[in-house]
Amino acid sequence: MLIIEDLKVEVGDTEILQNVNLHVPPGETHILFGPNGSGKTSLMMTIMGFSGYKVTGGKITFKGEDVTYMPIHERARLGIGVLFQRPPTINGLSTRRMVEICAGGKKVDVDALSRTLRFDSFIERDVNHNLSGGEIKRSELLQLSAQQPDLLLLDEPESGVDLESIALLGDSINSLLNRGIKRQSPCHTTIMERTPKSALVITHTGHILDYITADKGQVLYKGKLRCSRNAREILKWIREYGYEECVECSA
Ligand SMILES: Nc1ncnc2c1ncn2[C@@H]1O[C@H](COP(=O)(O)OP(=O)(O)OP(=O)(O)O)[C@@H](O)[C@H]1O
Repeated sequence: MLIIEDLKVEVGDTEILQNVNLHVPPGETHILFGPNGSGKTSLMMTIMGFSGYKVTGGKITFKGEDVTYMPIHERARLGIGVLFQRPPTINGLSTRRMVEICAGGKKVDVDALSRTLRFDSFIERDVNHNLSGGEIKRSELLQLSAQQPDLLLLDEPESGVDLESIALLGDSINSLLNRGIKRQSPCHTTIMERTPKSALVITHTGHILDYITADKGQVLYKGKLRCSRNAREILKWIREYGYEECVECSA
């Protein structure tokens, strides 16, 4: 699904990511850990194609296509979606309209979706205008639910969210990852076919791991991917010994 090879990225004149190699196969969810400033958000912004993140080496392949220099809207159309850590307010654009735009011409029941995410009382507000941290995350997930991307990039989905609402976000992420498609089999029985969706999730607290199934964890440290193993093991290690020890162990 997503293959990153020897990726080098600069922001301004500073090299933020160095020789990053990452493979997220179809249907897998990978967790990205790392201390503040290690480059996690920069990696996601680069995968999505935001300006200001200059690729100076390497390659990003998504669903077999080289997307390294592809514009954002084409990556979105190809099936990459992002939940931002700190999304901007967009004055003059209602969340309802934004959700419709995210659906890209597909028919969506915006009211039903927003009720599911307890966002119905905010749906006419401008995007992220006067919303709490938790409400912003629900707005982001609402947009992703309309977009239905094949690869979800989730930047700290649980940050600023109370424990009860994390369960709601977890349910929503799970339903995004496991959406089934109804197909007719040759003998006319309706069967559910799973589309292999993937995710890359940044978390500091690890709370989201109580709600989603992670296939692998990775540690990004000073712009380099260091460790790759079971996400819960990594989290336990970081909590007990800190990032430096974790990175040394993997060296
Ligand atoms: N637009 C920018 N201009 C200048 N420096 C930037 C820019 N974006 C990121 N950086 C720098 O790049 C480094 C990596 O930042 P990034 O936001 O990717 O880290 P992070 O691992 O996501 O951190 P956090 O866990 O605190 O969110 C930091 O030192 C940051 O100051």
